Amino acid sequence: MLSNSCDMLVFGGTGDLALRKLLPALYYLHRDSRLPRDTRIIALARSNHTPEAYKTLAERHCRAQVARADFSEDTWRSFAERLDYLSMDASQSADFGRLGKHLGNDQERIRVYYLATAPDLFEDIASHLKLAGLVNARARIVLEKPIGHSLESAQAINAGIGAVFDEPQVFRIDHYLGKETVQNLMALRFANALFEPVWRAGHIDHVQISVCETLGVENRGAYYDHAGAMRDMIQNHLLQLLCLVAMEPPVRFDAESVRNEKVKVLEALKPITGFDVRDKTVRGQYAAGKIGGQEVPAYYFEKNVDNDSDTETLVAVQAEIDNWRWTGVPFYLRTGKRLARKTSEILIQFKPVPHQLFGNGEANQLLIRLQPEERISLQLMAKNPGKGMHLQPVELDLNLADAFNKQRHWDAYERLLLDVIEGDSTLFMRRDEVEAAWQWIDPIIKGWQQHYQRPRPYAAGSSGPEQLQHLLERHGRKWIE
Ligand SMILES: NC(=O)C1=CN([C@@H]2O[C@H](COP(=O)(O)OP(=O)(O)OC[C@H]3O[C@@H](n4cnc5c(N)ncnc54)[C@H](OP(=O)(O)O)[C@@H]3O)[C@@H](O)[C@H]2O)C=CC1
Ligand SMILES: O=C1O[C@H](COP(=O)(O)O)[C@@H](O)[C@H](O)[C@H]1O
Repeated sequence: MLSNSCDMLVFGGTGDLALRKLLPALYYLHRDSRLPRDTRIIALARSNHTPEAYKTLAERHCRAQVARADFSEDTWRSFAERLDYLSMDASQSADFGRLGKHLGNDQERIRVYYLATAPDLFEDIASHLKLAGLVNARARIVLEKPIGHSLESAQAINAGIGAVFDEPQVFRIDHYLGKETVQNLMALRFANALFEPVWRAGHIDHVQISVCETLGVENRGAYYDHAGAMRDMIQNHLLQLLCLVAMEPPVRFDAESVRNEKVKVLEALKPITGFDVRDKTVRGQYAAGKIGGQEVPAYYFEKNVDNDSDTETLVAVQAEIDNWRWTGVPFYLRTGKRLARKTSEILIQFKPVPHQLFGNGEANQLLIRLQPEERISLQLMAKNPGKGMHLQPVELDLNLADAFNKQRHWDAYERLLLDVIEGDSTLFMRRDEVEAAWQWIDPIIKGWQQHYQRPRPYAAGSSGPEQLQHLLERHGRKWIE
């Protein structure tokens, strides 16, 4: 347990992210005695709740999110003592004076400002905090993704935040980096001598990174319809995964070394511009269909979504990295909502052996699964028992939950919130990373607009539009299913 005392201020404390993810993560950290002893958690939003009413709201959500066996009345009561709520409008400078009085004047406390609001409030909140004298060297600010909606808007936000906070005080969160298996990817690559010699263009045919969801847009239509899958998922989560697969070994496992290597990968991404978008990208939008046997509506009938929306709910991109290690190796990225199954996985497809001694080939795959279960499996060719040399793929399978005695894995937000309190930004995005990612994304979105590439419809519960398959099939490859 840390000795410092801490104020965790959650702007947007009544929102979906705060109630569904942040408070349950804080509940677990409290239960496991990982929070500094007199941590206060102060939720902030415009809604007019009393602190007691807010605690009731928070309890309902924590009960729903925390595993039944992990929720206890006693723990809840002690957690609720940390909780507080202040109604304020974060766009109004005057309200920050009130916030300052509410917090008191203890300059020794670590103040974490978690901005779980839309990004258009980020700059205002930072400058109002400064004006109210609420930023000192112990303050930290956490920014949720996506940061902006383009390179220009991200630069403006970063500049506004940078005018108030030094870069080491800024934590740009991407919750995928808090997932255990994602960190295990670094362990796999950099703690096992086996993989490094073959982790390169000479031995790898291609890489697939897939994040497929069964969920639709839920109650986030107002945000999502302006974002789409490219800004919501590819710009951040999938590019971060790509960086971890492709980066060079960092000199040390610390924030600057790891982030230096990731940014080099982003800067080496080959631009996809103009007509390239037709060959190298696929956009889709879910139509009505069935998920788990239940009828679900088309995207454009979802709440707060325009009936004529051409926002994509699915994207696939053939990315290429122009550097010594990766030239010529396609990285296929795909993500979509309302697909047949929820899976997040990374497939490394090695090249076939140079001479097929036994006739049938294939496999030679490393599969890193992040969801639904965390596992790493190596698909090898082995001989079928009996006469002859008939080969088939078999798995060397490591289920990480079993390997670590079914210990409860921390939720990504637990890990990342604790890192913020401890001031460790290794698993957070640096300013130049976010901007390099937008630099690559912007021309693709522009290409879609210029060439009027509307999203292809796909039935909810299916595996996406047929163009998704074509992206790989024309190169003699196929998506892992
Ligand atoms: N939900 C999720 O799963 C994820 C969300 N994110 C990001 O997190 C951020 C929040 O998302 P989400 O929780 O879904 O959004 P919501 O729309 O559910 O919540 C927005 C929150 O901001 C508050 N708010 C809005 N305007 C003001 C204001 N002027 N002053 C004070 N509070 C304000 C709202 O409360 P009130 O109206 O009462 O003021 C509400 O609490 C976004 O940037 C999103 O992209 C990132 C990853 C996942
Ligand atoms: O950031 C986001 O991530 C979720 C998917 O996260 P996961 O941990 O459940 O894989 C996605 O549903 C959401 O649209 C996006 O904003």
